[in-house]
Amino acid sequence: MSNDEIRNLQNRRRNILFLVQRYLQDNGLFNTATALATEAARQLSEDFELCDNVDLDGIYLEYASYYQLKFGKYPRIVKRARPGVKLEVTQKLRKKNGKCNQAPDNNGAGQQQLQLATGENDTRNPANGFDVNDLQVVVKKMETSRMKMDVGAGNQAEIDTMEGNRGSGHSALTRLQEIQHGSPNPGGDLLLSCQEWQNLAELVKSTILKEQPKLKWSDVCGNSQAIEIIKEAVLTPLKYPQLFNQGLKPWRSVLLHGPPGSGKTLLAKVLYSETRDQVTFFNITSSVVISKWRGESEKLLKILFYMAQRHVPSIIFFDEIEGLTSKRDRSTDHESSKRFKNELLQLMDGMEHTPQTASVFILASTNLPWEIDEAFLRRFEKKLLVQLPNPTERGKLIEKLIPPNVRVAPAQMETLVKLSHNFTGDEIRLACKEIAMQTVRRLTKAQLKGAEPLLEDVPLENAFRQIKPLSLLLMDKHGKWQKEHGS
Ligand SMILES: Nc1ncnc2c1ncn2[C@@H]1O[C@H](COP(=O)(O)OP(=O)(O)OP(=O)(O)O)[C@@H](O)[C@H]1O
Repeated sequence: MSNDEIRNLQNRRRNILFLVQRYLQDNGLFNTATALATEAARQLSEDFELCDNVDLDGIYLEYASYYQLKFGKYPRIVKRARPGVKLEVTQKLRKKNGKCNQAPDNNGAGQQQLQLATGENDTRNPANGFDVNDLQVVVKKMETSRMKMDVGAGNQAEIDTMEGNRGSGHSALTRLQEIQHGSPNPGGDLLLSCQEWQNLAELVKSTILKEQPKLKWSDVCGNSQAIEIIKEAVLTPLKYPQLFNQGLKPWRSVLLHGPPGSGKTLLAKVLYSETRDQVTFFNITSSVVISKWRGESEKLLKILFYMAQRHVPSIIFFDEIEGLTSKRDRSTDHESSKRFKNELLQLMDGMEHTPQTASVFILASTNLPWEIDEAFLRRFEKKLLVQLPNPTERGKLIEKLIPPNVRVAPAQMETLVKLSHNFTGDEIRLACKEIAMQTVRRLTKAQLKGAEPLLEDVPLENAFRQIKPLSLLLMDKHGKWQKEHGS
């Protein structure tokens, strides 16, 4: 072995020990962590500490998702011990400690129970300050988790027995399967086998839209290009999967940009409404994924992408994505923000490996595309400017939004269309709402007086004149950005 190889090996050992020590601490196995620190004092030197952005759970999850992507199944990490192996391990441990005695266990399973004794009731080994009760706890925990992982092979009954759940039919794992699928999952799921991940999975699950809006593509005024691309990404693969059988992949990710109120969220809502029977829709805002807890935001992201893959075909909608993907700055970016962004980049890259037809589609919206880091921009296959409505589209929207009992003469409509030049869809909605409110006021007044309401002279034009379109300057900026970066 060369010196370099020896150094690499030593580094690897040291790193693994640090990871294990942190894992033990994070899981409340403090005595065992201390014992490890004592026993491996040379490797776990106090001059070093584990970096913030890494932990055993994360590594495990990453390995499992990599394996799943590569081989289409999760890795098998532990297997049922062969008869006698457990005894062998016990004897080795006993030999090493030199102070063990053996007693048959009393649970009727006929297995050897590890029992170390340094005195009548004293289980502490004075040689290394190691509380053997901890070891027993660890062994028991390992047994439980081994059996949990084997559940895919049909060992649910055994787990129920171990957890004292027989008859309840509701183990932690079953619960998790329900979280993910709404019904038991015969494949089991070892990735989410600890409570922490389950809690995060619950949070991610709460972002799945369940409402039943009745929006249609025709409710979106204009923006036919954006609609076409979104349909191509989500609906075409569902309708014509054969088109994507020979290596052609549908659009994976689209970024919508435009001034506030131009209809970006509306497009996402319509997409949800038009596909909700076939597709799972994760509605993500920064407040959901940004967590003040160390490392939790990245874990949430992992779970989000993981669950999106489990629910394919699925859509992840990132509203106001600039809040999550702002330009990276080595000097000012907080460590956790760097980690978060790197994680998101990696997860977006990982989507490339999913199968062609049943895939995860990412839709994102932003008012401030120029604030998004280039690395993220590159990962969006399509960057589309959500346009302001043209005169014909404005006319249609006004007609749709003005209360039906208000009559608008053709000449008046022409004036309203002119007045709404440079309005966003939302500004047109606001002007029409003003008209609707005035109508309501007149109707209630007339009712109080017992007179006929006078709706002919509702000041339609005033309602439009009151609105000062905010998008004028912004639209210019978006237009320029689209020319430089759009696709
Ligand atoms: N193109 C449009 N067609 C029909 N209605 C529209 C359109 N654009 C906007 N609206 C109306 O304006 C409302 C607000 O629009 P929406 O929330 O989609 O804008 P946005 O671009 O997502 O804004 P923000 O960036 O501030 O979130 C919509 O619910 C809809 O009533």
